[in-house]
Amino acid sequence: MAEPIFDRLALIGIGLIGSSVARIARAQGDIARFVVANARTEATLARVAELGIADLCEIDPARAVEGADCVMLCAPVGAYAALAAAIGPHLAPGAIVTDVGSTKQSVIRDVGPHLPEGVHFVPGHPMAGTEFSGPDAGFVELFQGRWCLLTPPPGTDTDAVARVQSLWERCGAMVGVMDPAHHDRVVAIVSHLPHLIAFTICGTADDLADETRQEVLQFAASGFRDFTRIAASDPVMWRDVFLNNREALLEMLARFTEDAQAMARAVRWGDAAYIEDKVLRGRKIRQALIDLHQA
Ligand SMILES: NC(=O)c1ccc[n+]([C@@H]2O[C@H](COP(=O)([O-])OP(=O)(O)OC[C@H]3O[C@@H](n4cnc5c(N)ncnc54)[C@H](O)[C@@H]3O)[C@@H](O)[C@H]2O)c1
Ligand SMILES: O=C(O)C(=O)C[C@]1(C(=O)O)C=C[C@@H](O)C=C1
Repeated sequence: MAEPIFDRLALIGIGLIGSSVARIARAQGDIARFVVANARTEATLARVAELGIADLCEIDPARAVEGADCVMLCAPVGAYAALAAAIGPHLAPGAIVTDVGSTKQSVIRDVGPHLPEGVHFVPGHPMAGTEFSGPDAGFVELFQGRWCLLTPPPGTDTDAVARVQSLWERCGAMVGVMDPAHHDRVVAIVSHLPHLIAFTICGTADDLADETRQEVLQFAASGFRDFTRIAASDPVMWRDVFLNNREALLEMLARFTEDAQAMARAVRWGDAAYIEDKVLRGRKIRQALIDLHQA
């Protein structure tokens, strides 16, 4: 077995993502010698203890990070500023602070100012997840073959970036380095807008309840069901994502709305070629994605 990358890894927040990292660290032994789990409630920590996926459960984030050479923030991004303020003074000199948040400019804005001199900051975002949350939702295969995007601020210590990269590679992920503003625009279109559309379409269907509720539930085949899977995601996580990637999300939504209006126009005026062309384009994109993941 390879030497563990870190001595002591503190996971601040231990839901789907944090508990997946904890499970992998436990199963493989090559990520950290000792794993500390922190969560907001005693109930979550009691469950983590029952699952046996951390060496120590600590309710106070400031105590959880003491002596850790790697601290990974795994809470909803709206909680980051307060968490960073709480842990900042307790971080060990030379420690690496990283995270898994779905937005990156807001994380750099909210966390960066609280980190003392000599602590390295390597923001990250694993592009993997499910609609489930909490410590029971994690699993060791979650990051296999998926991307993890790192957005280190200019001048970040290269050894710190390399160690975070190794952590994700040992979790089975492929690692890419990206500018945080670019990251936020990319995820706005491939992740945040699809979620916004899923929440909205389920809400619209629900608003039509009197006419259709029975039919929605009874006859929903995989088209609508696929939207409901995404729409079942955690409300706090997604509230925070939308509010912390506001500009990029609104930009992508505006572009989408324009394209949807063009489609509406084609439907209204019977522009069959336009409709067929757009459906064909969707099919090609789906095929390209399948080919990419099989390559
Ligand atoms: N779910 C996904 O698909 C996914 C994928 C990639 C990245 N992310 C990002 O990972 C992070 C965690 O997401 P998750 O899906 O693991 O969420 P989750 O709801 O499963 O777990 C969140 C954890 O954070 C803790 N927490 C919640 N509010 C807190 C607060 N105010 N202060 C301290 N701790 C708090 C909870 O106790 C829990 O342990 C989020 O920032 C999210 O944007 C999620
Ligand atoms: O697969 C899902 O259910 C997800 O929502 C995962 C997903 C995504 O949109 O792809 C969600 C948010 C993340 O920040 C990264 C991944």
